[in-house]
Amino acid sequence: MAHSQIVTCIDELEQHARTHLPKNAFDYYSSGANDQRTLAENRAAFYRLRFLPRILRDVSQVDLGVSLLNGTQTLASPICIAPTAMQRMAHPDGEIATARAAAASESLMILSSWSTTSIEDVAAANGNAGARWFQLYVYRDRAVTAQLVKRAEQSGYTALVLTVDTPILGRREADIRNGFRLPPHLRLANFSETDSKATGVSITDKKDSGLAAYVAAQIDQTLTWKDVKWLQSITKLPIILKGVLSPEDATLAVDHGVQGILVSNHGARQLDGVPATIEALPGIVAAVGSRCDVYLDGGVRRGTDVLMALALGAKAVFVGRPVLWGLAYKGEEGVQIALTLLQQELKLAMQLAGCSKLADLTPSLVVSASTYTHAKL
Ligand SMILES: Cc1cc2nc3c(=O)[nH]c(=O)nc-3n(C[C@H](O)[C@H](O)[C@H](O)COP(=O)(O)O)c2cc1C
Ligand SMILES: CCCCC(=O)C(=O)O
Repeated sequence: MAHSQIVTCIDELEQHARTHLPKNAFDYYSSGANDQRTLAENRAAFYRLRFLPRILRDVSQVDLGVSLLNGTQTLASPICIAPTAMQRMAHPDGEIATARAAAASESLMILSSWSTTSIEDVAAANGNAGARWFQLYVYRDRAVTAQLVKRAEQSGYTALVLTVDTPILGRREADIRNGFRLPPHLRLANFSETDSKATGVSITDKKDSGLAAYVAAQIDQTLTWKDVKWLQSITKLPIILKGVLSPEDATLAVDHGVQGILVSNHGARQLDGVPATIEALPGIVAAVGSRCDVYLDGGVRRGTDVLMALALGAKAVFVGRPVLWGLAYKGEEGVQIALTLLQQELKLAMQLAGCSKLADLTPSLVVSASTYTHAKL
């Protein structure tokens, strides 16, 4: 795809990234775990659903506006940016470009703990108009963890997204083959050299996958529900648990007073064989009811995917790789292209489905394809 050409869908951005990014980076961004069964399922499960559109409803005006976390976070659209590590491998501007594009698109950005730009610099790029949450990995060293929380609070991040599906890194075989490590000109910008070397393993060390070794050394595998309480004791920010797939855990999350649940399988990069997130969503929505927000990420590549997730009860959806592909295409402008494409596709899908606002979306808009395959004619 030439730079002057019009980008018509997210998959085109991915194709561009595949042919333009260094293999080490593209493989890291695109991979799932093991046989990548869940990676395929995250897309395939959307394909197994069908819309039952309603007709003869006035769809001349469409409002994509949404408010999250009990009305404390209002957004122009429910399409938001999932945290992805090390964005400067995709474009020299990395997280700065993402933060600017998010603000320009009135979207919400979650910044990864593992950004290649600091918490403070991303906040400055996102600006007063921007909406930003901070994704937290809990380090064995709780002083390091508490410091991240404090810096996020001081820099105007309005929620903490605690990732709970990564006590250890999933098995990503391309990274093992490539001996993946962060290119030497980049660093995990939120940590000092001393922090990241504290246990003798750095992400740039020459191991099979530098990343897996670093996670094993640094991330706290003892994490339990009591640590959610610990986090609540050191911050007043709302907490969203990211990586929930079981309805039982969703209930526990609500019982522990979290304000949001992000139904996620980490872009199929952790435990291979877990369900697609769109399959896991209804059970979690049923367990949680209106007691806290439920969001979804994983395999969202089309406005129609967004519409399905919202109809099945997600308040907002997050995209990971589409933002990386946008970055790789044209930095800030590329991320805006990705977000705008999804927003326009969502608006169009809503009009064609007979919906003019998000409150019109109900589960009756979506049915399983098997309803038709097995129908007695
Ligand atoms: C390259 C890459 C890096 C990621 N880094 C993080 C991270 O640092 N923290 C985190 O909580 N999730 C991380 N994730 C998971 C995403 O937040 C999100 O769950 C996932 O990408 C959504 O699926 P999608 O890429 O199909 O949209 C990462 C995902 C990818 C692809
Ligand atoms: C602790 C893992 C950080 C990066 C990440 O989440 C991923 O590569 O999926």
